[in-house]
Amino acid sequence: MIAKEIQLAVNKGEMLPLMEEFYTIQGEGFHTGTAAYFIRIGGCDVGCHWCDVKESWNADLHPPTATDIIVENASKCADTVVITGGEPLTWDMTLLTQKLKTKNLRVHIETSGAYDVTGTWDWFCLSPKKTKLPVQTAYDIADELKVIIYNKHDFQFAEEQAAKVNPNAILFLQPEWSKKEEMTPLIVDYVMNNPKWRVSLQTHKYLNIP
Ligand SMILES: C[S@@+](CC[C@H](N)C(=O)[O-])C[C@H]1O[C@@H](n2cnc3c(N)ncnc32)[C@H](O)[C@@H]1O
Ligand SMILES: Nc1nc2[nH]cc(C(=O)O)c2c(=O)[nH]1
Ligand code: SF4
Ligand SMILES: [Mg+2]
Repeated sequence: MIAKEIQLAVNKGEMLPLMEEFYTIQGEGFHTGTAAYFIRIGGCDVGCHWCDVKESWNADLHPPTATDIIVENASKCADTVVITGGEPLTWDMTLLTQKLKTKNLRVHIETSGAYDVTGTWDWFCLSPKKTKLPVQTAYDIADELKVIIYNKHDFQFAEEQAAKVNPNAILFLQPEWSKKEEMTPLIVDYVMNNPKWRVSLQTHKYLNIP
């Protein structure tokens, strides 16, 4: 395909800049401990200074890949797929999620919610960022709210986000990895004092798995 055709296909979500795909255990949030096939789509301009996948940010570094191929790979090993990135909602997720559903896969997303919601989701994990706040739809459909705690001011941000999310969303506080020694004890105390929240840890990093 010539560059212009590829660009058109990416715009339509027929191709997506695929960074990596791997079968692992969901390490974070509500589905922690469950097997899932992760699809990491490149491209993000939210700019979190502590982001643990900065290599994902530049979409041009990740090969545009046909959604059919992504779906084919995913359907071989898992019954749940997690779409992450990068920021997956940078792109039109309609076709990818439709095709995954035709394979009877459960389709989850990890997103900052900063862009318009496309695609249909069995589980929507919203992790809001101060630099680009979520769109209203993301608050409305979130199944879980996962706020990253980098410093003690982030508890205030977490409460502001909890006030905006729909009342059925399950609320998680997750320590930023490089600050976990300092922040985890604060999160533990906070959750005991404010039991509407739960603790989420990046358990895959403790397990040394992807
Ligand atoms: C890398 S992001 C990709 C998906 C999407 N861009 C987002 O931020 O939700 C996946 C998850 O990892 C979290 N995360 C990223 N860097 C982290 C870090 N250093 N410590 C803890 N969680 C982190 C994000 O908040 C998000 O919940
Ligand atoms: N095991 C594992 N669980 C995860 N949950 C969310 C992740 C992500 O980067 O989106 C992630 C990840 O990268 N690995
Ligand atoms: S929104 Fe997600 S991928 Fe983008 S910089 Fe923040 S944590 Fe990283
Ligand atoms: Mg990760």
